[in-house]
Amino acid sequence: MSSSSINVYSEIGRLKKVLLHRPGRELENLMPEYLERLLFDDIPYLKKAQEEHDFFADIFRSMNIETVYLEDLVADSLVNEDIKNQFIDEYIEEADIKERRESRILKEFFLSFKSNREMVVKMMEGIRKSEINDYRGPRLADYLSNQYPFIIDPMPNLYFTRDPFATVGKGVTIHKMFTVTRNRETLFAKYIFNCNLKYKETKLYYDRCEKASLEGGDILVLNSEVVAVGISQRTNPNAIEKFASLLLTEDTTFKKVLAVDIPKTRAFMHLDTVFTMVDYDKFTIHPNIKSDMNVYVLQRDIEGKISITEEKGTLEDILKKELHLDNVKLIKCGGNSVIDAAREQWNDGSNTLCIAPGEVIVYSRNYVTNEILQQEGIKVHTMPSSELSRGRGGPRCMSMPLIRENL
Ligand SMILES: NC(=[NH2+])NCCC[C@H](N)C(=O)O
Repeated sequence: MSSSSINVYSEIGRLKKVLLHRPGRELENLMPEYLERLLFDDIPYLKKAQEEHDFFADIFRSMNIETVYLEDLVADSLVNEDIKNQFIDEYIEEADIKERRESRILKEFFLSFKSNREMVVKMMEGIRKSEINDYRGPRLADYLSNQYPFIIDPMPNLYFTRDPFATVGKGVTIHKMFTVTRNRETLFAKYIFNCNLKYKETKLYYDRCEKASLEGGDILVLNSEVVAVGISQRTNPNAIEKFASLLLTEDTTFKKVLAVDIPKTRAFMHLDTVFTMVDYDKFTIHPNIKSDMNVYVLQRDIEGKISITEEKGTLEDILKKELHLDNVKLIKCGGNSVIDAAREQWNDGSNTLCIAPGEVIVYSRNYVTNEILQQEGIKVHTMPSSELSRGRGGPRCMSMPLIRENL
């Protein structure tokens, strides 16, 4: 069954099935005091964010691309009472609930939901102190408990389904995330890929129990032999080596991992914030990145060990060589203006989602970049983005391809 559940051998092959998360009340649990820790720069207006997200989902549907939603996949993964119990226990523990009394109250609370789906949605939203009566116990510490308004923090970044796990070939990487807040999200992936009848046979090329962080925004499947991974603020070189050693085996078509060194700052967060593939030989790029990209090639040597070589040359030359292309076009986000580039980059102008060779979904607000894409012959579908963009992620970050047609 697994053979048809996941199939992703490129960034550009016609998309057939995609995983989304429609932002929910977790966004209404954002407060200015805690934005930085929760990786947001502002508080999106939920109603509008949902409308924008529905517009995004409608583009897929209008093109016969099947959409599945994270909460449904997770709910379907809780196939028996034991698994459901274990899932709730792990969720509570990872939400940093230490006291036995509190865990017990929370467990009862979660078990009281009518459906698994409603329970999972609540887990995503977080729990306010005002939502559970008698949560405060008789102990001195409970009287002194601080003003912090949540029992369990919200998970506002869930609508960026690109990051907590990633599909590569017929397998997946489940991630150890760079931040505590996002690490909680990967529990959902654990249950999908361990327990969901449709996905539980999927091969794993990385797991959440690893120490070194790896995030999906850094992983780009360039073709059926080459995967690029950003060495970024979020993804550690040791993680890339481990991933390469699990991926580059005779059981897969993959031969090389290109580790691409990008600046370690929030504006450059992931490789897909500065570089995406939009056609066989066309890529978007943040203009500031070109000169400082060091690329290292990981592959098996004749003895079967992973060897590492530094690639010399411009990014164009490296891509031509590694992808066997005669020409490579790098399309600059924001064109030649430093101001437009910086502004549109900040709003994920380079973060395009390719749904077929030469066809992308982009945020309408990045009109300078979008026009350039069109001039380069790319078919552009725009979506509204006033609210969604406040989470600092674009169409690629908001989607996880499950099935793409092979090229
Ligand atoms: N693949 C991406 N570029 N994802 C963007 C994620 C944005 C999210 N607020 C974070 O900081 O994690």
